[in-house]
Amino acid sequence: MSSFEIEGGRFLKGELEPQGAKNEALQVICAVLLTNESVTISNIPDIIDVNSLIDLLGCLGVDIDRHTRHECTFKAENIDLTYLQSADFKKRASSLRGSIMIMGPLLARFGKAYFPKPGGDKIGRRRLDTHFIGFEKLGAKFVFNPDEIFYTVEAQHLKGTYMLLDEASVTGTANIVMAAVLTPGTTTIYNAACEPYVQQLCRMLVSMGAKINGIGSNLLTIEGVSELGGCRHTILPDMIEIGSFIGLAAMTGSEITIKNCRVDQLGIIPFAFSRMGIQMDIINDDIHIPAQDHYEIDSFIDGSVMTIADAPWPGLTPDLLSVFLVVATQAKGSVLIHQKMFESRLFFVDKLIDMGARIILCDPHRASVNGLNRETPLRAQIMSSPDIRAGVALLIAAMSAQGKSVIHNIEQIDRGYQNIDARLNKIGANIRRI
Ligand SMILES: CC(=O)N[C@H]1[C@@H](OP(=O)(O)OP(=O)(O)OC[C@H]2O[C@@H](n3ccc(=O)[nH]c3=O)[C@H](O)[C@@H]2O)O[C@H](CO)[C@@H](O)[C@@H]1O
Ligand SMILES: C=C(OP(=O)(O)O)C(=O)O
Repeated sequence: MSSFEIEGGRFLKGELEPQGAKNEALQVICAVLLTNESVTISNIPDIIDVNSLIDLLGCLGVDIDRHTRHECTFKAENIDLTYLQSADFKKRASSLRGSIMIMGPLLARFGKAYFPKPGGDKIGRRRLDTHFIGFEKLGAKFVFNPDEIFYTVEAQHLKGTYMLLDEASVTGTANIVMAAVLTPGTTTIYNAACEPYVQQLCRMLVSMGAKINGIGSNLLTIEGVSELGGCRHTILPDMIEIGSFIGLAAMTGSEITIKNCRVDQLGIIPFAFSRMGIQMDIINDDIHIPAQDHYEIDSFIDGSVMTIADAPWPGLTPDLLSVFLVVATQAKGSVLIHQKMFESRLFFVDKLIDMGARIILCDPHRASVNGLNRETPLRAQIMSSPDIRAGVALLIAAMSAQGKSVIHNIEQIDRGYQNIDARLNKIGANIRRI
């Protein structure tokens, strides 16, 4: 287990280039299984989860040519389906969540797919019903082995159909779309998730020859085709990393320019930060956050306390709420952070309370924050990262605090943030990996 030692209270100044989006990478890399032709993907983030998925595909027989850490050509010509029954597969696949999305492509192309309980953040119940109900609607037989927690889907023939998803699941939608593109007939998916990750996946599939209408909406119509070809695809900048950097700049009173953000793809994220009182200038495609002594949380028009809550896209992504929460601790004013989707993602506030933040955890989903308006800095602490986004929120808190903090279990942060210590040290941070 590695740790970060952070000397807080430093002013950062400079430019940060966001990495490619983790959650898009996991989708589009799984999609290479849909064709026996070459697929080249660029702007791949060099992070634990993505590297684990690439290694998993290699074990499955995909030919992988990693030209650089950020660009890779995949050729899924000789897939070894027997590997899916091996202990090694179970170990690798259960180390991350995104690998669940190999199921849709395998089902569509080979008529069968297997999967153990997926990994990922321990942030509350993370059900997979949407994925499997979708596969069943397409005609697959689903078997669950509760002793081993092992999922099987098999089908002689799939057939396009109408389905209304029970929830707009991001990875569920991606999995069903990937199965449907090679399924004969028309598949209509209503209540589909439409996060930029899903939109990007759909655009990539279209460039491989898939027929998909409604991209960007919650109603996708897919005409199955008999085969898909190769393509080149570039992953968008990671909107969660961009949001984390905005929060970091505000919390540490630093001046940071985040380069090449694809602002047109950030949805409501910049507006949500501006409601926290954070000043930002969008210059071409860069976001400049000037040094600001204070930021004051807006209230609603009727004067009532601001709520920042998550919702399926185009609502605010749940993956940024931990960052909003930490940013609120040094703002002027009050905010209710309402994490609707996950029930165990706010418990890390105990650590912020130990640091001197004024937070009341009302229940597992809601935290009320009274900002300190920088009158008292947070105190340095020794803590441990419970999940990827809480981890980065604690890193931001430690960078703003007086003194030396230590964060243990930083593998959680490395899961989704590429070389974060070196990149932040370059603009003035003092983070040591120990
Ligand atoms: C690898 C990957 O891409 N992971 C992301 C993906 O996870 P993942 O695809 O696993 O998450 P889902 O979209 O399936 O669901 C997330 C949670 O939200 C709940 N839910 C979902 C939709 C809805 O309309 N109502 C509702 O309550 C679900 O019950 C679940 O608890 O999407 C999540 C939601 O954006 C993100 O936090 C994860 O970072
Ligand atoms: C919850 C997240 O990731 P995962 O779904 O991979 O656990 C996240 O990226 O915030």
